[in-house]
Amino acid sequence: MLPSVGIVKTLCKTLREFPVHALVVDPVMVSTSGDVLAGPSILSTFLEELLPMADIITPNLKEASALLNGMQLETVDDMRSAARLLHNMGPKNVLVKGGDLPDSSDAVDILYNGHNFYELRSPRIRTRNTHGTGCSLASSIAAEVAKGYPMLSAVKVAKRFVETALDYSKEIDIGNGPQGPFDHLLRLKSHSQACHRQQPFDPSDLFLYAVTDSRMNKRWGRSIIDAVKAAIDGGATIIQLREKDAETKDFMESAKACLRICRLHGVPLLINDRVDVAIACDADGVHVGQSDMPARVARTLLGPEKIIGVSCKTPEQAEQAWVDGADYIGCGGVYPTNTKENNITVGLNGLKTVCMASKLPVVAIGGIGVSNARAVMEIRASNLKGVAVVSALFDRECVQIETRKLHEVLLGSNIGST
Ligand SMILES: Cc1ncc(COP(=O)(O)OP(=O)(O)O)c(N)n1
Ligand SMILES: Cc1nc(C(=O)O)sc1CCOP(=O)(O)O
Ligand SMILES: [Mg+2]
Repeated sequence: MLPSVGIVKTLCKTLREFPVHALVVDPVMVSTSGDVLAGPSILSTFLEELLPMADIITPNLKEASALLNGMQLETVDDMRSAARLLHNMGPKNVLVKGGDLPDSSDAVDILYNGHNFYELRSPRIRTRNTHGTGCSLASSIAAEVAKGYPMLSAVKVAKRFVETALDYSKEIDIGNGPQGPFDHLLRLKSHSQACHRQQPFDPSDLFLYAVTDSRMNKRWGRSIIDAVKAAIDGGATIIQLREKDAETKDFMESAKACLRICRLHGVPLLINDRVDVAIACDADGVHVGQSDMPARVARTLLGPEKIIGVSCKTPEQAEQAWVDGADYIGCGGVYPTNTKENNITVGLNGLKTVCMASKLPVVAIGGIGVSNARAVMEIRASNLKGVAVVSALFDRECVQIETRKLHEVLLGSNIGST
């Protein structure tokens, strides 16, 4: 809250003299009632001097509009345009917060770093206890960056913290104003449900699901660690180590190394089939098929806070996965694939049938790549949250480029946004 030109100028002068590790700017320009708190002279000083120094700015829709001379922001595409325009003003990253996006069942934020757009979705939490969410998000981002995490990871962790705190606080009944407070200290309270599940499974993580394959990595002469790093750099939002032939000890070493990379970027790491390896490495979860350890057994071994995915080809399998306490299902093969032998192809109709029956978020898998991913998106099932791919990323010369191409195709779609 910078109430005068003098204060903005003093702040900028001091920041130039004493540079900081990172500068997070939450542009509090507009009150919740919509009153513009910063007059035109402060606004211009803010834009000219402070914004270019920021590592990230975190405007909500009203603030972004105020910074962009009253630009109308009513859709996710408007948010993307605003983020790009604000980025042109100098900040390294722009997070346009869509908590007030009209007609959206999700709370959608757009992060733009000058190269990629990241659409960060989370279920909207119906509560009046939202006072201070913006400041808390910005402070949490600053804390994560101070700990050395990259910006994308910092923003994802901060968003989940605020989301968890909002959910925990929604029953608090304090004060008579339009907004109530929320409880930042939930993690310190033993009775809080949020303590048991550090970070709730975020279905939007299924957006671009990279599944590794050691044979392909060998073919292209790359380590699994390099493969995972490249996939994340290209925009993969979740990683699964599917190493059918690996010796357990080697698998564990690879998993631990990949987990360090994934944790740095806030990307969940799941282990295919091997619940023992997942436990031993404290991975974020497992993916099991119909002939692997049943999800309900995996759940008892892994506990409530780990992610469990189940391969499902039929509505009955999807129902059972929900009963067993899984977090998501993988449905395929949507198209024929050479990666998984003797795999049944369910096609788009089979995928749609399973999505309609599933109470869980769904990720499509099997023969998917940039050429046909759009057709998958067009089934528009609201619980279809992404695509899982193997050869489209890893049986290629450059994993990062292929991942980025697929990421662009998916960003241009409505997958998970219906
Ligand atoms: C997301 C996702 N969906 C399906 C699979 C298939 O798992 P896999 O172990 O290769 O085969 P089944 O056990 O399901 O028969 C996956 N790995 N990831
Ligand atoms: C691992 C896997 N599971 C499938 C299923 O149908 O459950 S299809 C598949 C292989 C996917 O590899 P690609 O992206 O190279 O086609
Ligand atoms: Mg399996």
